[in-house]
Amino acid sequence: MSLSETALPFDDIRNLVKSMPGPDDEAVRKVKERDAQLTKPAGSLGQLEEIAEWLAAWSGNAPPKVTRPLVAIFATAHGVADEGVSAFPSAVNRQMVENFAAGGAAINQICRAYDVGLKVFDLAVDMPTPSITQEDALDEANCAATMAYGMEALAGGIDLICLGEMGIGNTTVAAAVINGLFGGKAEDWIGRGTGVDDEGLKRKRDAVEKAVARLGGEKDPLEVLRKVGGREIAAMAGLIIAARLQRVPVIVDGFVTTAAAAVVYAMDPDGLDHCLFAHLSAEQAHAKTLEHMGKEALFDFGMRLGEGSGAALAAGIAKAAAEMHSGMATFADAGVSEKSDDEES
Ligand SMILES: O=C(O)c1ccc[n+]([C@@H]2O[C@H](COP(=O)([O-])O)[C@@H](O)[C@H]2O)c1
Ligand SMILES: Cc1cc2nc[nH]c2cc1C
Repeated sequence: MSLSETALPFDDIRNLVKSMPGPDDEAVRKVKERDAQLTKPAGSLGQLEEIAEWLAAWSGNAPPKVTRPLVAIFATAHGVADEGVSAFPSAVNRQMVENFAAGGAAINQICRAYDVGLKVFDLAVDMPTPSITQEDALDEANCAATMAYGMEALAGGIDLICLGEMGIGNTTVAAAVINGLFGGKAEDWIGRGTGVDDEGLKRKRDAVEKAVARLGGEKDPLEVLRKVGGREIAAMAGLIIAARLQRVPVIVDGFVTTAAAAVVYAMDPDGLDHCLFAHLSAEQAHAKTLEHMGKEALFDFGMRLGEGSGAALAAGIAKAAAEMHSGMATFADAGVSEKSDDEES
């Protein structure tokens, strides 16, 4: 998937979004048919049955399989982080990239526990984008190129992709993107991120207000993304689009990854049908963002870590859902008695 040299980069991305396929209805039909024969009372696996159908719908595989799941962590730095909007300094970005490589982060342990792959993409982690309160984060060519770079995470036969990110200050950037796309007030979309105090929260509100004011009412999703977003959000938005085109189901993590999803949603309200929202982040604005898009998270563990941690937990659930659907015996195979006739309604 290369960007053509003649068209404007954003036009290429708009064309990709227009060509995104719908679900594979035949695969879903096959999954429902097989599910009805498995050795369990009908409906007894609840939402896990829906997850098996969702995997089939967006991969085209019936029975669905999850053999090469991957957590892609996009790490970058934000100029706005120097404006007192995070509880941590930007130096943590590089330090955490090293921690991921050494296997010492939370995400490493979840990926090991569930046998999920992990790749970290360094998006100029030592070169922050300009502060969104002062300047556009990216120009069009850079934003489109970063989106294209995000698409590369699917290389190598990945069959389930989990979004992850690392970027001090990015809950402020995510809030600005969502505020730019969905409107409302800055304070509707901010939260405590890594744990800012009340003063820090006020600085976040001011930063988001300034950034959104700079948009001057611009509503085009890609323009909002490049002006008040950041590299990880751009890369993840590109990845969501590429995954749909390449028939790879996507698991979204928390608030920051949801900001990338919101960009795609604003381009096409059906554009997130291949995405599962893993968990409800403790970041205050996540619930409101999901509600705005009509999405519901699978679980709420009070997590607010990022780095794809909630998405990786959900990948474990998705793997189990696929294994149950494909590996369980049917009533006929196992010689288990089916529901008695006199119980049928
Ligand atoms: O995505 C979330 O739900 C989330 C909520 C709170 C914090 N984070 C992570 O914490 C960092 C951003 O927090 P902050 O306070 O620096 O804006 C970044 O590295 C994210 O991965 C992520
Ligand atoms: C230590 C630390 C780990 C993280 N992982 C994702 N975001 C993070 C932010 C901090 C501060």
